[in-house]
Amino acid sequence: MSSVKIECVASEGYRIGESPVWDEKESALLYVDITGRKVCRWSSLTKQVQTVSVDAPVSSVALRKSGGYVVTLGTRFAALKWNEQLVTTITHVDKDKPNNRFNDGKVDPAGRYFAGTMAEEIRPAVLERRQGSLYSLLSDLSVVKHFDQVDISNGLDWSLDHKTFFYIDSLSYSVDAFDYDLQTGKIGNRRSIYKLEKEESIPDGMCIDTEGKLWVACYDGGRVIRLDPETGKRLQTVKLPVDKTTSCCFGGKDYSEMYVTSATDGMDKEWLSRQPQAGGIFKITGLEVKGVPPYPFAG
Ligand SMILES: O=C(O)[C@H](O)[C@@H](O)[C@H](O)[C@H](O)CO
Ligand SMILES: [Zn+2]
Repeated sequence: MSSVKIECVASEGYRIGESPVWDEKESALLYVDITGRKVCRWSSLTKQVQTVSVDAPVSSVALRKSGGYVVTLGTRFAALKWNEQLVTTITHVDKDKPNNRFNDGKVDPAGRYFAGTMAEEIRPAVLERRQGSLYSLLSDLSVVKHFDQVDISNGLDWSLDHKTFFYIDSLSYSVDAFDYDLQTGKIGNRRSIYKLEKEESIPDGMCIDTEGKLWVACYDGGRVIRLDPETGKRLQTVKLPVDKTTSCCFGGKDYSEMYVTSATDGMDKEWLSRQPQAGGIFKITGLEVKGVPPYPFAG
């Protein structure tokens, strides 16, 4: 008998909590508050949150092989030294699009940092369309552009055999797959593997489990869903006590716990009073499936 348990581990009421990443060395969960302009680290040992404030929307964070972290900040890839609270720019993208910012990002199994952009939102899910692109930052700190015409670049992960790249452009309401060449970091042959149902609302962040199934956080859907990318079927739904679930990752002991971020931007007083844990970070146990450790950026 599975007994799924959900616990709010940090109830700071983040504006847009996003990009959860397990930092095994620190036994901690890294994540960002995009519009709150913060990079946060929740220690599973002390249950305390440390925060580094930054000068622009920060949309994703990744581990780095050479130490410290890498973040996507505004339209920049930047290095973050945690103890020094020091942020240094690595490189810029979308220089011709002053209204753009990065959104979700994740490192591929070979250490390339993939992240996409979008126009700044007027309000949640309302923005100038087709302004975004998907990029990757390579270990030599050069940038590759994979495609453009993206609305809201979001969840991404790779299949267990590294031959497929999964990707979400939120306003397509679809989870897509591409063929992936790990040697070259090139993608191709895009197709949809799952279309969201109405009550699932908007697909946002995503991660893969050790059975090769995808977990997608549903923004305004208040849930994470587990998908079989082979059959295109939904296997499981786990509902959370907040509507604006934004992203998910596995972490904790043996990557057996799932962490889910959430947002408050776009909620009015009445909505917030009904969901006092909105903007919190949630830990789900009892899923009886494990996750894949995050890959560090190779540069
Ligand atoms: O969390 C993100 O990825 C975006 O930055 C958010 O703004 C939401 O996804 C978006 O509003 C939902 O469509
Ligand atoms: Zn997102």
